[in-house]
Amino acid sequence: RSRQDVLTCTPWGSPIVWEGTFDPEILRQEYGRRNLTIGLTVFAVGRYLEKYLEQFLETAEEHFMVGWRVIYYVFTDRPGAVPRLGLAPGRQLQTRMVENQKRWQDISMMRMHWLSQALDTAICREVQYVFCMDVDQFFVGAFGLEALAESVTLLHSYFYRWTRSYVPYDRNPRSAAFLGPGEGDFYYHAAVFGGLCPRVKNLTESCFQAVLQDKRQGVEARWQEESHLNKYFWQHKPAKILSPEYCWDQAIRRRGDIRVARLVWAEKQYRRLRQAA
Ligand SMILES: CC(=O)N[C@H]1[C@@H](OP(=O)(O)OP(=O)(O)OC[C@H]2O[C@@H](n3ccc(=O)[nH]c3=O)[C@H](O)[C@@H]2O)O[C@H](CO)[C@H](O)[C@@H]1O
Ligand SMILES: [Mn+2]
Repeated sequence: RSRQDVLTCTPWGSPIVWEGTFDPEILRQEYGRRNLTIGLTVFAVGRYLEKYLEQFLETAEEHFMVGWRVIYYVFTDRPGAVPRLGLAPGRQLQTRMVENQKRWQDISMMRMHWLSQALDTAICREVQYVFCMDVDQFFVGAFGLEALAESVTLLHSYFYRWTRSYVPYDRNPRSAAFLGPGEGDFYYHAAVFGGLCPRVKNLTESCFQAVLQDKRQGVEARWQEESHLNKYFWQHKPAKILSPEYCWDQAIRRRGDIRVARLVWAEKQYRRLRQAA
């Protein structure tokens, strides 16, 4: 089964996953023999916890890797406030304490550091594949095995049809995230990435080192860790790319190529929720 109306393969041979390009039943049989556990990390720091976490987790129970063993890793500054949900058999939730930061940009970027530390120790012992997601979104459709690969990234719903020279890569030569003319492949959205644990460990560690290098230079990348992720995946080609079905903004007018939405953006309330910048 294939699609003629969208790009389904990158120039370096990695699949781009759209509805109609995979068969869930065949995947179920393929992975059925393996002893698979999948991790899902999410950060809910400060006011993001009350606003978004419950809906994210509740809808993940309905749509994320249903029927498989899943461990949610919730990183938060207030573990006691994490909602207690009834989870399906084989699924569990762990909380990890992290410190709130003064600037929202630092919360966003520090995720790379906290992830690389956590992956090093517990997470890599417990799961084979891990997805790392923003919390300000929720599931509305199946997000399953078709998303698994050694390294996975996501096309940004706003920019997937844009000419590469116009996408918002970091253009400051002093930033480690800098991409010059002709560089970069697609514009990836940092709200969802994943893969095999050691690969994700490498990605988060590299991105955090790049953040630190920028701090020493006194600069900040245009879209914080997302800029660094775009640079990383330009240098280390992803093994699989998820179409914008996997993180769609329903505020965008209907598009013929988006046949299903699986994960969608929640309402943003930057002024109410974010720390002063
Ligand atoms: C469309 C858009 O504007 N995208 C950018 C914006 O994404 P977003 O606007 O989606 O960023 P965001 O506010 O969702 O922050 C990223 C994530 O960090 C966590 N979080 C953040 C702040 C906070 O107080 N508490 C907390 O828990 C939470 O998991 C959240 O989902 O900003 C990011 C900041 O790096 C990236 O640059 C994105 O490209
Ligand atoms: Mn977000």
